[in-house]
Amino acid sequence: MNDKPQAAISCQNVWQVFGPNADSALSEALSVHSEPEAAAAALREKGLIPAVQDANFEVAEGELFVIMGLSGSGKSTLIRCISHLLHATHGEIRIDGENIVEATPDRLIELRRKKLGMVFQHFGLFPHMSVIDNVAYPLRVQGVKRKARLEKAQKVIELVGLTGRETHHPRELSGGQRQRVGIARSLVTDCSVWFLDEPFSALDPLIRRQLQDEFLQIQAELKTTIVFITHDINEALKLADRIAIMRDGKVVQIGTPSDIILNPVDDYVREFSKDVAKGRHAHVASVMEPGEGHVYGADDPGLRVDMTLDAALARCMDLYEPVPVRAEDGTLLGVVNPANLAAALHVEAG
Ligand SMILES: Nc1ncnc2c1ncn2[C@@H]1O[C@H](COP(=O)(O)OP(=O)(O)OP(=O)(O)O)[C@@H](O)[C@H]1O
Repeated sequence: MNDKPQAAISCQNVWQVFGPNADSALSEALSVHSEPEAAAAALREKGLIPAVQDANFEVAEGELFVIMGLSGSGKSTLIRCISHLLHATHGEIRIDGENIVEATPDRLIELRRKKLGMVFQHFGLFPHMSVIDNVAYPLRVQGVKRKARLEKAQKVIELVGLTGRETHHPRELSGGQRQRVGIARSLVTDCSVWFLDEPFSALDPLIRRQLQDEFLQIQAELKTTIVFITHDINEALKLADRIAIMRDGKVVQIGTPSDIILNPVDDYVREFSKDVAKGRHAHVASVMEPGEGHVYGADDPGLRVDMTLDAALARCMDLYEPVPVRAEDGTLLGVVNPANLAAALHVEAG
């Protein structure tokens, strides 16, 4: 029996091709070329755009999965396929086990209303409606009675920090506040999967950081499965459980923030993190090896797996022996060799 928990989202061999007769052109390319790369090249030669090329990945329940890549790499197209705003040219997309590529139009409407939440960079807030009516709108579409929908809207308004602005209209709000209204509106239906396409990119850096922090708090409370697009590596590293990096329609690497910055698969991925303070984002888990390490007495540097590399390096700067990493209850989890720690951070050891 397979006891692996079912993924919240699963994409298998997903392609999205733009251009005339995309379906038949893709079928033909796939029948001739076994390598997706070669099939994509054949499509490009014919003037078609393989905006998503053979995407394969799963997102676990409650995971915050970030998609990153340069402009035009296919991020929005991929998220639009998963949320079925676009019907993928090829492949299987499952949400909680249900193949949405085969869903009927009625079922898709139901999924969008009840299960899938979406936030895009420019929210289409209704200018003539107050904040609370904007937030409650998706419940009105679902036919929820006015009293119940206003009660629910009030709760999410509190969650996103807009209490006191319920009767304001969008034109009376700042960009950050409008963004919060959009977030509240997408949360009001208790969606189980939440799609966000560059929700904070139009905001100034200070407000953006504040909204990122609040967003992480909301996620900790609601534990919704999230697919989040950004082209900002620092935003990705701050928010993600895992990051998928896209280039020219292809998912080139999927990994934890530590994986992406410490073990980039190629120069394209390396380029994203070249100016990132690696020690602030990568954790001890990424340089830990099995072993028992030296037993330190009262001087035990006390490394923990979730400590950043900067913090770990500060603790064992002068040590030459492998340092044990322990769980909270003292159980030995592995060791970190200070030389490897220094190498991960590109600093001279000793
Ligand atoms: N409806 C469409 N018709 C034709 N080509 C499209 C369409 N939508 C997207 N494309 C093309 O698909 C490719 C991927 O675009 P997409 O918008 O998914 O990229 P992106 O990574 O989200 O970019 P950005 O960060 O600029 O939003 C681009 O070459 C784009 O021109």
